Order: sequence, then C-alpha cells, then structure tokens
Amino acid sequence: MDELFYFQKAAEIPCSCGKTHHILTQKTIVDHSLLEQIPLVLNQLHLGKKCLIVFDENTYQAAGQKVETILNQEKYKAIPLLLSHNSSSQYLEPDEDTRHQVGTGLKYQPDFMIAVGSGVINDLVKFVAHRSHIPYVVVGTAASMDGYPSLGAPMLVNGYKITFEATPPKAIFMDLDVLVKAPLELLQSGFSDLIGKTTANSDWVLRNQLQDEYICHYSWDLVKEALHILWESADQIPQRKPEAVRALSIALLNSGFSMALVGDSRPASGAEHLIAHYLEMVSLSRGENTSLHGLRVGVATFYIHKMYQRFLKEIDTVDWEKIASPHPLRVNKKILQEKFGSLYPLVEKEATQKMTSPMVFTDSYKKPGFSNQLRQMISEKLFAIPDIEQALNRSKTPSTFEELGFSRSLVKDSFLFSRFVRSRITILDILDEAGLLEEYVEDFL
Ligand SMILES: NC(=O)C1=CN([C@@H]2O[C@H](COP(=O)(O)OP(=O)(O)OC[C@H]3O[C@@H](n4cnc5c(N)ncnc54)[C@H](OP(=O)(O)O)[C@@H]3O)[C@@H](O)[C@H]2O)C=CC1
Ligand SMILES: O=C(CO)COP(=O)(O)O
Repeated sequence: MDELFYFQKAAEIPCSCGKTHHILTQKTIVDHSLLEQIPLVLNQLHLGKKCLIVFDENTYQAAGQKVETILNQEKYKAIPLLLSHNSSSQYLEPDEDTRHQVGTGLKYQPDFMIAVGSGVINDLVKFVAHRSHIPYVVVGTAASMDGYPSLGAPMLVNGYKITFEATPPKAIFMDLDVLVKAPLELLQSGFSDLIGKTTANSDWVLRNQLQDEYICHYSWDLVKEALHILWESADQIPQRKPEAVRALSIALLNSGFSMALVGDSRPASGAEHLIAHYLEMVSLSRGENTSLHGLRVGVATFYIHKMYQRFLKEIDTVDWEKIASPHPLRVNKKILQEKFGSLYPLVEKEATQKMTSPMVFTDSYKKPGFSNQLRQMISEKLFAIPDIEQALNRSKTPSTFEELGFSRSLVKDSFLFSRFVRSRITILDILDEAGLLEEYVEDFL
C-alpha cells in the first residue's frame, strides 16, 4: 500500500487559492504503541504538568485508563473526569449536560486538557478548551469520523446541531493498537463519513461555478489521494487489517485537515451531511435512535451520488436562465413548522433566509461550454470513489436507511427539508430551484 501524506507537524502553506493556510496542530501521530510515547511528546509541547483527562466508560477502557497511568508515572498530574451518560439517547451527546460535566473539571485549573474518545468527546473538549482558553490534545479511540483536526465543534443546543468555531488540538494521537480494537461499526462509520467527501466537494464546486463561492483545490487534493487509497482497501476494513485502519485513519485526518486549511467544514460537508444532521436532530427530538454520524452520511451519499449522476446526464437540458430568475417559493413556513416540529424555532432563522432570499447567480452559466465544464469538474469529485454502492458493500457498511432504523417518511422529509438546516447551498437547493427536487427524490428513494 502506498504511503499516505498527512500533516505531522504545524505548517504554513501559501496556496493558489489566495490564502495562506495554517495548520496549528503541532504533532499528529498515527502509530502502534503510541500511548507510551504521549508524555515525551507532551514534554516537547511544553503545555504544563497539570491536565484534565476526559473520557467516559467506553473510552476509559479503550485507552483512558492506560493514558492516565502513563502520565502519572511520568510526573504529570492527570485529573480524571469520567463523563456519565445521562440522556435517554443511545450515545453520549454533545449537549448542555455533557458540556456542563466537562466544564466542572475547570475548577482544578488544569494547564491543558486531554480528550480520550472519538467524535463527541473530542468536540466537547475542543469546545470547552476553546472557550476557557486552555490548550488541548486528543487521544483518538476510533477512526469513526474526520473531526479530530478541524476548527469546528458541532454541539447540540436545545437539541439543534450547531457547528461552533474552536481551536484545534495541539496534538493528535491515533494509536493503531487502540483503533483496530474499536467496534467494527465505528470503523465503518469512518469509512462512510469519508465517501461523503465525493458529494460534499461536488457541492462545493457547483456553488463555486454558479455563485463564485471561494474554493481551495489544494484541500481537495489532500482528500482525493486519501479516497483513492481507501477505495483500494475497502474490503480489508471488516477484517480490521491494521494497514487498512491506518489508511482509514490518515484519510480521515486529511479530510479533517482540509477543513482546518479553509477554516470551515465546506470541504467535508455538503447535502449528505445536511441529511444526516436532519435525521439525527429530528430522531433525537422524538426520543428515537439516531445511529452513528458516519453511517448516516454514507447512506445519504449513496443517494445524493445517484441524484448527481442523473443531474450530470441531464445537465445540457438544464434551463439555467430559469433557475437564476426569481420565482415563487415552493415551501412555506407552515410546512416547515410541521416537518421540524419542536425544532422549528431553532431552525427558523436559517430557514427564513433560504425561503425569502433568491439565490444570486453570476453570469458564468451564460458562457459557451459552461455545462460541459461543470460536468467535468463535478465528475472528478464524484467519481473519486468510482462506485459508492460497491464501496459500501465491500466494507460491509450499511447502504440503506432501513438498516439504520429510519422510516421512509422521515428519510423523504430529510431529502426535501434538510436544506433549511444550514444556509449552505448544495445540489438540493439547485434541484429545488429547477423545480426538480421532488421528482428526483421520488425517483431515487
Ligand atoms: N468536529 C468536526 O469537524 C466533526 C465532528 N463530528 C461529530 O462527531 C460525532 C460523531 O462521532 P463518532 O465518533 O462517530 O461517534 P461518538 O463520539 O458518538 O462515539 C460513538 C460510540 O463509540 C464509542 N467508542 C468510541 N471509541 C471506542 C472504542 N475504542 N471502544 C469502544 N467504544 C468506543 C463511544 O462510546 P461513548 O459514548 O461511551 O463515548 C460511543 O458509544 C457527531 O456528533 C458529529 O457531529 C463528525 C465529523 C466532523
Ligand atoms: O461532520 C462534519 C464533517 O464530517 C462537519 O461538518 P458540519 O459542519 O456539517 O457538522
């Protein structure tokens, strides 16, 4: 297997996109027997000696206990903080209760914090550390999502998922001996989250071409190479082959770094994520199970990918002039109130903006060859994983919403209404502007 590049240390990258990117994470290590090396790296980072180490029961067993012991042996004062799972949901959630639990540890006045866990624990510590101006490092316990290096911390606020800006970790430790032992579902979730980058980046290019949104091709280059290697190793995921877990971990880090480069989740999150967020929030508000973030993203990607394929086939017949001209709204406040239920007051601001402000297009669609060029640019992103269904099957990852426990009607709503969750423009908005969204959803679901 080829050696994958990733940012192992902090970097400053002048880029053709016009920005100078900054990678602030000073050390990122993916290796076997890594937990033992943590004190040495911490010594180099000069973060101080008193640390708050945050885990829950699962991640304490997976790595936390060992990290705590090793640190105390090396003259660190590690103050353990065991998060308890108080809500009725299936997993620990990044909500008011868990934020409060992490916040209580601040009374010990730690020099820095250590998150031992995967997505939720990393985000909780990232969020609290940022707000308290304390550095943090993360010991990742699962290759389940791409958020370790990112500058965002998705939090539930009154049940609504909002991504807050936050400072990335000073160091990321991904011990392969820990990661290969994590439940298979978590590895499949990481795999699934990654294949979503195909549609997320297609959305980004679409918006860039139609509305001149800023884009960075370097961030895509990072992810493209990772997706290629991942496609090659898909069938080794169910066997938890260390080489495949390593490739998956680095690919996820690269996706996370692509978010860190541009300071936004745009390279990693498009329509497939909006659908995943909608399903999560509405299910939580009804007290129903949500399944894992990456698994929801993977199945949504499967469908958005199909929609894109049809869109690309029909692109020459798209009436851009009609799409770009103002037209009556196809959805009203009453429908959204019904679909979002108790979440509506929280979604109202973003939804009203999307409902009331017409999309503004540049004149680029008037140029000869526009559709052809757009097709080529999107195809490059879309087919970086040549066949999504095959990738999911080879990695034995769920490819239907039914397998994840979501009803058909909720899934259909997620495709029709998730675009109101964020102001971010995706293929779902363009299809709606073209009057095609319902037809596409009926066709593919
Ligand atoms: N910041 C960012 O840019 C990003 C953030 N995210 C966010 O990350 C979250 C999803 O993260 P994800 O990791 O998928 O899910 P969770 O953090 O919810 O973890 C899922 C489950 O895995 C358990 N677990 C983790 N590691 C181990 C292990 N080694 N052994 C046994 N059990 C383990 C957790 O235990 P326990 O519950 O006990 O901890 C939990 O039950 C979402 O909230 C999503 O929004 C996703 C992508 C990017
Ligand atoms: O989940 C993410 C990337 O995988 C982060 O994106 P969001 O900003 O949509 O939460």
